[in-house]
Amino acid sequence: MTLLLVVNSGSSSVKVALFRGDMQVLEAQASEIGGQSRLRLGAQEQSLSLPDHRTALSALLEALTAAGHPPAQFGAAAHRVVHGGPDLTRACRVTPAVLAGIRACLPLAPLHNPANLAGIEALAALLPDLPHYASFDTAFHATMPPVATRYALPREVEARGYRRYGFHGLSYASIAERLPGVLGAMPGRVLAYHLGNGASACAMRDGRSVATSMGYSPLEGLTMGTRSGSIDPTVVLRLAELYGIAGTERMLNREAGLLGLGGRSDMRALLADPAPRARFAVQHFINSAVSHGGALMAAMGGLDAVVFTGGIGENASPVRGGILDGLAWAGVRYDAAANEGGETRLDPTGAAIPVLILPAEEEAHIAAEARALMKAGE
Ligand SMILES: Nc1ncnc2c1ncn2[C@@H]1O[C@H](COP(=O)(O)OP(=O)(O)O)[C@@H](O)[C@H]1O
Ligand SMILES: CC(=O)OP(=O)(O)O
Ligand SMILES: [Mg+2]
Repeated sequence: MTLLLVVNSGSSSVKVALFRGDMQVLEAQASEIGGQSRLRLGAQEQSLSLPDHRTALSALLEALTAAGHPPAQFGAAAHRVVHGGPDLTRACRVTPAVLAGIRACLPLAPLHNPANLAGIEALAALLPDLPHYASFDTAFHATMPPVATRYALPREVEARGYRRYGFHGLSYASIAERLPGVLGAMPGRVLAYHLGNGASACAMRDGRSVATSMGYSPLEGLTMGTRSGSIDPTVVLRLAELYGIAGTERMLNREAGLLGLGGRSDMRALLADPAPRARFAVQHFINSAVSHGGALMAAMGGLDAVVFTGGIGENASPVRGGILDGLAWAGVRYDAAANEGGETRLDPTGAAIPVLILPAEEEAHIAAEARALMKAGE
């Protein structure tokens, strides 16, 4: 049986995984692309220069080849595409029309869609006959009601596509699928945090997205690695006068967030940095996660479970602890040792609200979506 290659390009990372049926055979990851980049294959990790996503994907394909899985073994490729716009709301086979749709969303997700498109094009050049499938970060949020998707802007503006879409949907969908297995039933009102280089939170009611912190692009919402998160639009207008549109876009997406506040975009590095500005950046991140969490709880009318995922959500215990302390008013309790140890359940015995860490499984979710499409003959 041939292998399905899954490619997940995030803003700072590229993760690839090979699946045979629903079994993951191998996974590899390039992280901190453009910075102190590293490549990990299974348990082996090495530092090497990866200036951009294209170089990272080539290095990952070489690593898979060295591990005995050259591209000739691939029967199909499935890609994470961050922005699907108003029309691409379900996973699909990549056709010229789909590529055009992804291209139309390039300016909406400038840190992501260019890398997603480059990944599809690079593989298509290498293996011209390979079928490609795309899974969209925006798709899970297609269930949000209009009150969560519309900005308070004139109607004709929304018709042009200026509305809230929401992101990290592949991660949230995979959490919604796993929660009943972990907790015995699907909790009614779930506050899920996907905290990686990009960070967001999602309010899920009965396993469906009803509100989320990211909007038109993955720039809205929480303080992030290099993104400002929500900001008064007047500041954006003044910045555009000072730095131009392109300069402002670059600043808000690539030079802001933890990097702008603390001098480093990487949470692991910030937590190890005793400088006051590093402490402040971490606290800013925590405060933004708490305040967006509060707004999302209000949107759901309460809270029945909290879930953390993503590189920070899974690994940065001081950040998780800070967020959970900030949610104590909502009745959230956690066990400090379980948090420190990164256990699956953080709520102490007898607590009313389960608090969980679930590893991000975007690749497995993308693979399952592609398999379903292949089975349906697409
Ligand atoms: N052990 C760790 N402790 C603290 N932060 C960590 C740890 N491991 C990863 N992180 C942080 O997770 C973030 C990257 O998350 P990830 O989900 O992999 O990124 P992406 O958004 O590019 O997919 C970085 O800020 C990184 O420092
Ligand atoms: C949508 C988004 O921000 O993705 P990532 O966290 O992978 O950069
Ligand atoms: Mg990611």
